[in-house]
Amino acid sequence: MIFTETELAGAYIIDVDRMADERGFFARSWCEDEFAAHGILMPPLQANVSSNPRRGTLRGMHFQLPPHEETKLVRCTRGAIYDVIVDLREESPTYGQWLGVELTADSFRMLFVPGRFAHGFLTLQDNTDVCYQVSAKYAPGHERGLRWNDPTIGIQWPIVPTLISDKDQHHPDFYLNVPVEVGG
Ligand SMILES: Cc1cn([C@H]2C[C@H](O)[C@@H](COP(=O)(O)OP(=O)(O)O[C@H]3O[C@@H](C)C(=O)[C@@H](O)[C@H]3O)O2)c(=O)[nH]c1=O
Repeated sequence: MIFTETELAGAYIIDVDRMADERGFFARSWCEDEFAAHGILMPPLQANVSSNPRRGTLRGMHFQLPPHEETKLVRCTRGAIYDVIVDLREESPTYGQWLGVELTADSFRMLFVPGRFAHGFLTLQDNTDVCYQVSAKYAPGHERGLRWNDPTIGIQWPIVPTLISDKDQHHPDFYLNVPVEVGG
């Protein structure tokens, strides 16, 4: 795998290293040792699939409070998304900053999301599927959200979102949401 660290430290764009032949190619999409070599030690505990019939569907921005914070390894397996993360680590020099990456099924590109980041995506095509593995169990009482259009964060979405859950429309303002408390 080819790891490219982003301007948000600990978040990586990961491309597969293709071993091609007449059949196509083989590549690893996750490897404990390669991730450990980049200081990523949290193994996946859950894998999720998200199917989105409509272009313009936005899911996010989600995170779980410590000690249930999750790392995520995100790939688009059909269609295309604009995948976005926000650094919620108060001690980080990039606290409150966001990053967006286009992930498409054709590119096989992935985004690694560290713990204590909010994550969300916007579908750029109809019939878009997203698969992601997660390092912590779903902990509903520790779920929190950051509003997709929070003016303090100022995420620039490439197209206008047209389908968002009621929950995701009503996340509190960033300054009310953080600092991230430590949950039990
Ligand atoms: C995330 C999750 C949801 N659910 C349930 C709760 C609810 O009934 C239904 C749909 O949940 P949501 O509306 O939260 O689904 P969704 O908006 O797709 O949530 C996901 O969004 C992306 C951006 C992420 O990063 C994920 O971690 C996750 O938060 O599925 C589980 O049972 N297990 C899970 O792990």
